[in-house]
Amino acid sequence: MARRNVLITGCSSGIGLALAVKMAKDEQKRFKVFATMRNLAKKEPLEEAAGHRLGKTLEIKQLDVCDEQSIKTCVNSIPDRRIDVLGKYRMLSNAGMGLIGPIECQSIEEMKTVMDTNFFGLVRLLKEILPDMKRRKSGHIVIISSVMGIQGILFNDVYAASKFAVEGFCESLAIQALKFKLQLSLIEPGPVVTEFERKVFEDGMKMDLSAADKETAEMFTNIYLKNYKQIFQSLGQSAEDVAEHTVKIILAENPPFRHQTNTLYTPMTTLKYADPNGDLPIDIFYKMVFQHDKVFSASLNFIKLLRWRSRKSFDLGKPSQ
Ligand SMILES: NC(=O)C1=CN([C@@H]2O[C@H](COP(=O)(O)OP(=O)(O)OC[C@H]3O[C@@H](n4cnc5c(N)ncnc54)[C@H](OP(=O)(O)O)[C@@H]3O)[C@@H](O)[C@H]2O)C=CC1
Ligand SMILES: CC1=C(/C=C/C(C)=C/C=C/C(C)=C/C=O)C(C)(C)CCC1
Repeated sequence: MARRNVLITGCSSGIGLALAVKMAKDEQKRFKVFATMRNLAKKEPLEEAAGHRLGKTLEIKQLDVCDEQSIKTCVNSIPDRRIDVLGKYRMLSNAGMGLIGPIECQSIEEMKTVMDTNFFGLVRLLKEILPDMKRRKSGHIVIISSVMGIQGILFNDVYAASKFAVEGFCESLAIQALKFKLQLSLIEPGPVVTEFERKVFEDGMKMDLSAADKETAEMFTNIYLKNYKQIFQSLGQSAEDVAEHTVKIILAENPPFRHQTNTLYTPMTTLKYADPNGDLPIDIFYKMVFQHDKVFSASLNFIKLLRWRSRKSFDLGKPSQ
């Protein structure tokens, strides 16, 4: 089988790094990974994780999704833009950033950066790559979206909007893409323990809340930030876990348009489809946060304990090395 070229964005850490390494280490050597990042000064962790695959099944390249020229230069540097006849061109749009807090305390500039990275970053990539894929009538575009592309969460207004934009854009494009035999897949993780989680939390802690009223500022600090770590500890997945799900989708003969990676989170997203009026998920989130916060917190602790115990029994069951 011809080696399948994969271009991945945002590989300096987290899901992008885990994906690049997993695909480069594929035992059947099915992938040639072009792992990209905006700042090559951050390439060391990826180089280390890739080990001897570096320069063989994995190449590192510069690509900033907010810079059209850098996308063009990167794609042009791939031999023949990899438009070979046997392989299938694959692109993984992963680069992204978060933003939390009351909108009164965020500048329009900050919000635009989130939209520019998470939404227009994908649009720029596709403007460059889609014509090649259409000409070849072959390609699979995999996008790391989020459960927040389906349902908004308290104090994630702009981030959720950026992922909703991604989902709406892809839903529209998927219809046209089908005519060219191209596939699109949205990967929708729940919370994942990566740099994203750390950066978002740190920015939230440092946020100047003086532009918000007292009640909003307290809600953000005493409810959102206070429970943030616990949510990620109880419900969070690892980047490697998300990478495993993503590779399955990449290799699927008939990849689905949407794939959620976290079964602990699906009851929440299912609420959206259960009520055409859209009130159900809002009511449930409201009750969970403002009325049943103790039950909610106890449930999270319980989930954490169950996951810890199942991991422990799995470790005990493993044959000794
Ligand atoms: N962590 C989570 O809970 C979840 C994350 N996601 C999504 O997963 C994706 C990956 O995030 P995750 O791995 O968690 O977080 P990380 O912060 O670990 O990784 C984000 C990556 O995106 C890169 N990036 C940011 N801006 C640009 C840009 N302009 N051009 C190129 N690369 C850029 C970062 O580079 P740099 O190091 O230079 O900043 C980094 O490599 C994102 O799209 C995020 O929205 C979805 C659901 C949950
Ligand atoms: C902290 C917190 C909540 C949930 C936060 C979640 C679930 C965050 C998920 C982040 C993701 C998925 C980011 C990437 O896309 C609730 C439930 C609103 C209650 C109040 C405190």
